[in-house]
Amino acid sequence: MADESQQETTHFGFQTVAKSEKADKVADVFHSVAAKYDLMNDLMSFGIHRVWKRFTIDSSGVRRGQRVLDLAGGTGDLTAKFSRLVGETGQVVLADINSSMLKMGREKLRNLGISGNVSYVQANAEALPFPDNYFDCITISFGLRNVTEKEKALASMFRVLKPGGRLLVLEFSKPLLEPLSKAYDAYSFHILPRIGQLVAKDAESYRYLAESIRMHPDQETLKAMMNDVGFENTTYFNMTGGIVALHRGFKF
Ligand SMILES: C[S@@+](CC[C@H](N)C(=O)[O-])C[C@H]1O[C@@H](n2cnc3c(N)ncnc32)[C@H](O)[C@@H]1O
Repeated sequence: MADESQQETTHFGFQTVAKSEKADKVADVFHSVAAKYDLMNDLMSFGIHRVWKRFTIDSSGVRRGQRVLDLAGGTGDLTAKFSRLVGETGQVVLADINSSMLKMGREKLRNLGISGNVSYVQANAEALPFPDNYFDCITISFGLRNVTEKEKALASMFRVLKPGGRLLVLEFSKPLLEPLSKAYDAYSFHILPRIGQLVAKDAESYRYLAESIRMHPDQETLKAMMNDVGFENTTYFNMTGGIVALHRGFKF
């Protein structure tokens, strides 16, 4: 008989936690940082996250009239750009598990005058509440790292993509050069939590950010995970020396 005390575990940053606990811990992080999320992104990345996101949009091949899912879309940076690309005849769904992040996203996009072709859905990437073969393109930007069952989430994305559709995963990855890796470690573990404390009054969440990046699969591992659930022609593009990578795979 299975020993019920031996629960399945996973990583929450460098901590080992029961799988059933991770989503709540991630939720606490994003409820805490939601109000300062955009400001912190600009500060922490020196604005470079805008370039990574621009490259993602340019690699998406999204055209007028298409249906796009911005999964773990948070405060909606990608949704805003896709909304303009797909036009009035297209549709963008911003889906996120976290009500605070969704609220910030909805308010920001409304203030930018973006409405009409955007809808907001609270959903877990592991069990997407959409029909099979529904979206032309799915993006998940800096979101997959936080998901407990990444394979389950990738399979769920595969299911809701149309044949011919593509998934783009923008995520922190493994720096290519050792000196860059050392400088990056020093920055992430010593400076980031201090900026988090000063600006968002929350060092812990930014410590989690640094730790979760180190625990995330590297470029080749993530590519293999995408292929395992059925994606084809999977490639990745390193940016900023591999600090970030954009993976793209197709459903045929
Ligand atoms: C770092 S933010 C990224 C937001 C936005 N995509 C961006 O690039 O700025 C990560 C987002 O993933 C969401 N998230 C975490 N786990 C999730 C899950 N299982 N399903 C859907 N969204 C999730 C969080 O709520 C948060 O809004």
